[in-house]
Amino acid sequence: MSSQEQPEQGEAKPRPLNEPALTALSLYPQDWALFLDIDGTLLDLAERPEAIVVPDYLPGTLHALSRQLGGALALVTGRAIEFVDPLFAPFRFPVAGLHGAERRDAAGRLRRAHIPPAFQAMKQTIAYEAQAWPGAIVEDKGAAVAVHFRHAPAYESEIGEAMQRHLEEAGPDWNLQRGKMVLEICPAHASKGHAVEAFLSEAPFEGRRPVAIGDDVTDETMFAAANRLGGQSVRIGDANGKTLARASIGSPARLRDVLGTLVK
Ligand SMILES: O=P(O)(O)OC[C@H]1O[C@H](O[C@H]2O[C@H](CO)[C@@H](O)[C@H](O)[C@H]2O)[C@H](O)[C@@H](O)[C@@H]1O
Ligand SMILES: [Mg+2]
Repeated sequence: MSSQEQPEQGEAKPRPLNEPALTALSLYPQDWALFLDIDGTLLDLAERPEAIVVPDYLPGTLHALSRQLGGALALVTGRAIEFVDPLFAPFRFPVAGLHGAERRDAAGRLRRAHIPPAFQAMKQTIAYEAQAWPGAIVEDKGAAVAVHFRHAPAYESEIGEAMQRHLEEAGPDWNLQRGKMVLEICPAHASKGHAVEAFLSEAPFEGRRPVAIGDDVTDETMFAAANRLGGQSVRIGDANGKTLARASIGSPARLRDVLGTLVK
């Protein structure tokens, strides 16, 4: 996120969403596009990356909403695309993965991120180093690697120092991304905001106003894009005012309820 996009210290908290504000998605579906983060937004956070639970009804709700929006619904996530598809089977939505570093558009065209040999080697080194951080989980996402410290909080600074060192060795093509109890190295060229803009340059998203919904720092660039493009930005949970989102919803469960009410 550029310094221009950073929320000001002490900026007013996003107002609790007047949920009818999202009813535009239902009333004027031809005018809007919906961009949804996954972890902590559509789905409740879980203790481990693979322990997330997708409620049975959710893929069907998203499919119905997508049809209502003429297909202008995309998932924008830090997960790898191949992890996302089985979650929402039998449906396959347009999706940006690895915080925007890879993307599958509405026509099914896939743009992958390159994985240089040196990055493969770095992932192996991180997996080896993680043996010294009991409880830490290394998540290999292809062109990104995450170290989760939810169960190893005492090692947060040690993990941070190691990841910073690897980042410096990897060079300017890579970025250190902080999330909820996680640090990850991912391609620097991409952001969720760029992914939203890329979708909006193509059918069926083109010409629509974006609604971006997320819960974490990585979602701030898509909030900035949505705000700039005349849309709506919604943060899930409490960000203590440190967000560009203009509205908030209390929890993923509440968001799922709201999405259900939008289906005609
Ligand atoms: O952009 P998102 O769709 O929100 O993905 C962000 C990261 O989500 C996952 O990690 C987070 O969720 C886990 C499961 O609930 C949780 O255990 C972990 O503490 C969270 O950081 C995922 O594992 C990462 O790869 C994503 O980047
Ligand atoms: Mg999230």
